[in-house]
Amino acid sequence: MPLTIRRPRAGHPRPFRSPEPEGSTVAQPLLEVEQLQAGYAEPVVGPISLQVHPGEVIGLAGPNGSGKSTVLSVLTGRAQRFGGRVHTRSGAGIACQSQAPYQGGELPLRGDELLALMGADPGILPEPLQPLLRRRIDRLSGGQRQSLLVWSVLGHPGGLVLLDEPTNNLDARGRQLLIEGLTRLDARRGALVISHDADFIRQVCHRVVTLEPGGRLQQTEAAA
Ligand SMILES: Nc1ncnc2c1ncn2[C@@H]1O[C@H](COP(=O)(O)OP(=O)(O)OP(=O)(O)O)[C@@H](O)[C@H]1O
Repeated sequence: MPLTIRRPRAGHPRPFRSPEPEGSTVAQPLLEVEQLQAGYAEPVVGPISLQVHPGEVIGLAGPNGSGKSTVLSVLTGRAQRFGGRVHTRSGAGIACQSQAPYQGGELPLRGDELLALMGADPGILPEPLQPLLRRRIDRLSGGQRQSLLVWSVLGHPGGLVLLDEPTNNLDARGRQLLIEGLTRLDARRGALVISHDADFIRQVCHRVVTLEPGGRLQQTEAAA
């Protein structure tokens, strides 16, 4: 089946912020996925192609089971690449939030300890969430834990940010804080964001890549 790739529409509400100084060549992508086929014992997604440049937030949408998390899992080594090519910019570093969040484990950390382990500045956490820094992760509510984990990933120094359903369990305030955080993402960084929340995708993303059932790329378009 042919793939339809549409150019972004004009007038998108999220202006692209180029991190490159004037006169420089076009920025190398932080992530380049070309005709990727990926899965576990056998392929479950692809072939799909997408790019994330510095200054861009790219959405990855599609129905349950279409292979969105599998695309991210190739980058973290939890899924296999059966074909195509995945290239991350040398030295960029990857900050990844998976869909199954860290619950606290055997030796539960406090919020500030988690951020320290992630190399994240605690100041990244918006003021209303600062009290979470002094709380044990295993004693947080689902939404509080999700907020802390997502913000620890935003505070991680990696240039490529991968977020899998970051708004899960978040209330309206937590969701809005995250929208603001992603909108302010450092222009040298880029993000690939999986979400079923179409309004969130529309607000934070420059483009959205939509997988169809069965995992083929359906379309790439501006997120407005
Ligand atoms: N560890 C695994 N081993 C084998 N198959 C898997 C594994 N993880 C996922 N799958 C299968 O791969 C397919 C794609 O799953 P994936 O989690 O990537 O979809 P998704 O689009 O992220 O779905 P959702 O929206 O429900 O999170 C599904 O058929 C799923 O059953």
